[in-house]
Amino acid sequence: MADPLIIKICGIKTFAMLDAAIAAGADMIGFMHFARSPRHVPIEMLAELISAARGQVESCVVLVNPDNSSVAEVAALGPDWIQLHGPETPHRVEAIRAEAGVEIMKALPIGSAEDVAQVAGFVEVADRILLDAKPPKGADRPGGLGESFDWSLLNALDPSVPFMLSGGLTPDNVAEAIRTVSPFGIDVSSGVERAPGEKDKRLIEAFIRNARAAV
Ligand SMILES: O=C(O)c1ccccc1N[C@@H]1O[C@H](COP(=O)(O)O)[C@@H](O)[C@H]1O
Repeated sequence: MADPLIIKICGIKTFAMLDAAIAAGADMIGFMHFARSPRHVPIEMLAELISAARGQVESCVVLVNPDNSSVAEVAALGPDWIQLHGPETPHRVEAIRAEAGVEIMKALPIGSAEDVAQVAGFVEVADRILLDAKPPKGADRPGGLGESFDWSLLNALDPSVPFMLSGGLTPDNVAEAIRTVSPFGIDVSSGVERAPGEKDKRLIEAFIRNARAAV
């Protein structure tokens, strides 16, 4: 039997939405720790949310090009994963993985064939690869913009490389994305919100229902 699809709901900020995502069947919850994000969670609340998630669902803290002290501060809270969503090089990902002592998911922006070619350099240094849309020039953050990318670019990806998919996924397009791209996991933020940073329980439920029905 094929492994079950991993579903990550990202950008959770409250206990109510954490509970809603767990009840709806999420496998991973993402917490943003990046001040420019409308989903930013300060460190004290991050500690509480990670504790609340423990034993129920995997937790993942999203950082953007963090320095060593930020990595250490977040790793000390005991998340299952740290997601690196900035311009970290393979060497830096490797160093953060060694420093943090938690599993590392590396997000890579995809907007061209050259971007797809970069993926191979991260396979050995990260525990998981997440392929996301490349943000437009001038964007104030590197993700969480609700933008999808041309999934056909992934036809050039080495088929032995397992990856999760994100970028503009919604309850309406998630089934098509899964059938087209065959990721082992999916990740959503904007597509389950009623406004930037405001998660919607019904959209989370619809997203997970539609994703599970597609495999
Ligand atoms: O959500 C954000 O604000 C964010 C900020 C900086 C880096 C990553 C961010 N979000 C991540 O982007 C992808 C896709 O999000 P969306 O579904 O297209 O809104 C996802 O991994 C989020 O965790």
